[in-house]
Amino acid sequence: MTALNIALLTLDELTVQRGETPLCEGLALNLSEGSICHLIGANGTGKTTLLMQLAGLLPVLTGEVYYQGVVSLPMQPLYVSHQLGIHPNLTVAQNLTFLLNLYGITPSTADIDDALAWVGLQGFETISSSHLSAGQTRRITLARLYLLTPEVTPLWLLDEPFTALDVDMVARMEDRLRDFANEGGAILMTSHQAVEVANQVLDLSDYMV
Ligand SMILES: Nc1ncnc2c1ncn2[C@@H]1O[C@H](COP(=O)(O)OP(=O)(O)OP(=O)(O)O)[C@@H](O)[C@H]1O
Repeated sequence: MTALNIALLTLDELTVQRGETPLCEGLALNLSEGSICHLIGANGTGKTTLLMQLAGLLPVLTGEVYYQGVVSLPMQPLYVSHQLGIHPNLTVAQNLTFLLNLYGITPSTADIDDALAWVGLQGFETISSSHLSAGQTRRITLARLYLLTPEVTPLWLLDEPFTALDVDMVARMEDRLRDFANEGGAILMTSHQAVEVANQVLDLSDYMV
């Protein structure tokens, strides 16, 4: 077996559930190192709910989640919510530093500069985050992807990461996702637009109650 065949995340008979209401049942998924899985389904099917369950923000009441072969919840994946979690009173650099601190990383000034340059926010370091556009704000949350490696966060759960991004930034993001997967990471992501780099699809419509 090559390193690229190790199952990083396995879902077995999982129920996607918010509160008392099951949304999808019998969910099965294997994500190996190198997987980029596009999570699809109509509005309200339960995509965000599933990601929140895997991130430990909502409970898994039925079914199993295996992380690297071991029953494991909560895991500590990288979870990029579509609710941005950016503090308006902090500067751009302070927000990015905070988001990286959550994963045990203390970035240097050069790291912050490089990550912000990657998302086109060079020169914005000391600007208040409340002064940014929707797309610029989203770029702060995505800048951390530049500095996170599979050694730190092997699994990325990304909820609509391309929302509010222009075409150039989507292309840059797709390059980064491909590089992360090639380095041995795995990604489960939602997007209402096509994901060129995906090599797997999970359609929640197939499991709706
Ligand atoms: N905060 C909430 N409290 C209670 N129920 C919620 C909440 N947010 C969503 N729901 C319900 O959970 C169901 C699944 O919502 P979820 O956000 O997971 O769907 P989704 O597939 O991500 O949708 P979309 O494509 O619109 O983002 C919806 O039918 C919705 O009514």
